[in-house]
Amino acid sequence: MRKPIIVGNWKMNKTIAETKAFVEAVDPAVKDTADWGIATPYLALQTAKENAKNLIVAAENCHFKDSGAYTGEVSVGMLKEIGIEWVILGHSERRQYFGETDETVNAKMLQVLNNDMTPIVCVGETLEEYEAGTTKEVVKTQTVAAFKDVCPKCASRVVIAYEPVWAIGTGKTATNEIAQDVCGYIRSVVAELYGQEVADQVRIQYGGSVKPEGLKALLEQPDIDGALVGGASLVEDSYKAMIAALD
Ligand SMILES: O=C[C@H](O)COP(=O)(O)O
Repeated sequence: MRKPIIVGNWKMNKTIAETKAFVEAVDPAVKDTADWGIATPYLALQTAKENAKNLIVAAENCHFKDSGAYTGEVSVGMLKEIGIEWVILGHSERRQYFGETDETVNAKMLQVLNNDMTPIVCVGETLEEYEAGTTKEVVKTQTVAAFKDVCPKCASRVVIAYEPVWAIGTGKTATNEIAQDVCGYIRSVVAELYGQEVADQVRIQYGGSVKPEGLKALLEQPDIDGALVGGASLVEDSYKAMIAALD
């Protein structure tokens, strides 16, 4: 039985003070119905971590090297120093605006896993790819590339987030049937790589305009184990409504 995992991806939102207020308001409401988390900008991570007793606190990115001349980057060692154990990797916004590639996502996967941290690795097709009917081809290529050289033991603790790019921040949600179809396919890709036992342990999230009212039905899909939530995770009442939805 896979425990659901719902993580709010805050993207470039909230100051340190806003983060503290959010965690103080939401953390006490967290229930054991799922693993609940937030991914915050780097600056707010320490504050979030210090104030969260129940929420997972994740970074939104990291670098794949231990240290060095990489201006503007943050290493996993720096994240671990403040107690961060989770990192989102390969979000479509990083791929689209910051030159993230399947190769750098894979290098970051290896770096995160080798440092006993847990990646939430994002895959998903663009609108053009969706309309061209190449969704499964795209997510397979991204998934296979992300898991290159990842050992089976490490693979089983990876969280995969399927986020169709056309559904992110657009209000257009993939239907539960589409989301299930693609998440089931991603699980079959993991099974091809590592066997069914590992595939059955990997948790797969859906992301893209998820709202509290749709969360329960989404999680009833057999291969959807959680959600990566943008906009709806930023407002305290909306985050609490997601928690209440799974009560
Ligand atoms: O990582 C989260 C996603 O990009 C979804 O964002 P959204 O819920 O605002 O569509």
